[in-house]
Amino acid sequence: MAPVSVTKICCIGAGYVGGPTCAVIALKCPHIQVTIVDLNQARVDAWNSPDFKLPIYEPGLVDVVKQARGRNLFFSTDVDKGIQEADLIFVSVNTPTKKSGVGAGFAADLNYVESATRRIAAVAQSSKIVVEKSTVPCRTAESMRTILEANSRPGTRFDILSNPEFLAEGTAIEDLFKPDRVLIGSLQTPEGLDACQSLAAVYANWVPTERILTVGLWSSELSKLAANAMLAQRISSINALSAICEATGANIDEVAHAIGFDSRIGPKFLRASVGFGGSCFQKDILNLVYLSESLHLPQVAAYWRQVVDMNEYQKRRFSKTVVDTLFNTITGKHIAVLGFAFKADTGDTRESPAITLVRDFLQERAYVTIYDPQVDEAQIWLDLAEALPGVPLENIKKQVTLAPSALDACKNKEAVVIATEWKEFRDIDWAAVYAHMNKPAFVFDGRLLVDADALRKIGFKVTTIGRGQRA
Ligand SMILES: NC(=O)c1ccc[n+]([C@@H]2O[C@H](COP(=O)([O-])OP(=O)(O)OC[C@H]3O[C@@H](n4cnc5c(N)ncnc54)[C@H](O)[C@@H]3O)[C@@H](O)[C@H]2O)c1
Ligand SMILES: O=c1ccn([C@@H]2O[C@H](COP(=O)(O)OP(=O)(O)O[C@H]3O[C@H](CO)[C@@H](O)[C@H](O)[C@H]3O)[C@@H](O)[C@H]2O)c(=O)[nH]1
Repeated sequence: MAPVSVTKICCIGAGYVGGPTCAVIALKCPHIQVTIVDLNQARVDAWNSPDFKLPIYEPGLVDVVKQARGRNLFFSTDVDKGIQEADLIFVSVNTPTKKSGVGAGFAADLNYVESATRRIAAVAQSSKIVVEKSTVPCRTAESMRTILEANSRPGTRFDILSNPEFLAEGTAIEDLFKPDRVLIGSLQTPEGLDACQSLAAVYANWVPTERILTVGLWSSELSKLAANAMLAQRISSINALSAICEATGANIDEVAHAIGFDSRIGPKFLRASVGFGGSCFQKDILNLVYLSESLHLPQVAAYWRQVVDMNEYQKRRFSKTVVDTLFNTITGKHIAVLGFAFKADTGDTRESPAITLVRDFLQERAYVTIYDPQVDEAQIWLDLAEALPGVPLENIKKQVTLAPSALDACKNKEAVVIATEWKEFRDIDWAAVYAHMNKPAFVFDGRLLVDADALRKIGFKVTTIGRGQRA
């Protein structure tokens, strides 16, 4: 068999990865028909909405969808038809951390991957290249292959590839247009290598060939977990140093700048923060921890686990700083929380540190007002209800209000906590905010966002992560 020329792609899963990734493939490859399918009717309807009110917010995404939708990009709930028509199928479904059973709290829940694979096996009538796009534990492709091969019809075959996605939310379109690398893992058999070439040819429509890396299946799967673990480790390292800065009077910005000048370290991903969030880092490290333990490598497991432990410590440390600074009690006090998304330029709140902070403030019986420019109100209530199990939502709503703007959120409050690095928070009229706040007015910058000296000149008492009082 020679590499097939791919003409029809189906993507199972119209989420943060499947949607943008396959929309960009459709844009860059007008000769390929791309159909993104999902079981979630509301999500598919939003992707198809006439006014382009897409289910996810991502800068540049609407433009991509506007150009390709209806031309060679389609969204549908007809999963079976999508599978049957395609010669290449991306499996881009969610792989959350297991909540119960063996490996609960650590292992990836592969139920969605398995269901999608079983559906392909049940309905495919011709040969398919099946591409693992979801982030999965090492050797998941083997399970997929076993399921597919056990169900293949005479004359049809399934080739499995691993093609993990490295886009970051908020810059997804930029990342997809100019990826650092595209990684494709395959079996090193003639058929596996042919399938690999078929997928590489799709990306070669816009990605320079030297950036398309081809490796073995298991290396590809592990590289995805490894990349996220190393990135998260950098943040936990800088956050650990931020605690030392606060205690000594060193300044974490200056430290990051100084160490980032070493070309072996580099300047990126060294921004101290209230802690990393997002759907991937914690989940993927815990997955690596679970894998290490399963392989009887307890020291390796403990090493990676510490990255997550440090992140939890950083969030707790920040909440405690707020309480300590507000004269050791926030009971009955009014706090504005600016930002609820896990990072700027996304409406995604999965594992957002803001959720932990608000939960901590509510448990201290403070009143909290939240403003975020992109997060849906319904999502905020869902997240808070989940963070405070057993507390009825109507009780949460007695302590929490949602504001239509940053200035509104800050009015008549004792403190402002910056939880997400939205640019608009840097640019708000801080003098106007000060005029409307109760005095003394406190600002807690969990994202190294605002000019602390300028705010102090206005009259604020400012606490910044990673800066001691003597900095
Ligand atoms: N979010 C990111 O930035 C990012 C980046 C790289 C990799 N990843 C990985 O990509 C995968 C997907 O993540 P996501 O953020 O897009 O998740 P998501 O929850 O946004 O989307 C997954 C979608 O799959 C659908 N789905 C689940 N099972 C299905 C089935 N059997 N048939 C049809 N549709 C089904 C769900 O309804 C959902 O809409 C995960 O493994 C994640 O770790 C995510
Ligand atoms: O210097 C930094 C950089 C990031 N963060 C925080 O780290 C989290 C994750 O940020 P980022 O990595 O930019 O966003 P994600 O969308 O989670 O992307 C990560 O996770 C994806 C899912 O696996 C991968 O594809 C990406 O390559 C990887 O960067 C966010 O809370 C950020 O605020 C910091 O605190 N300091």
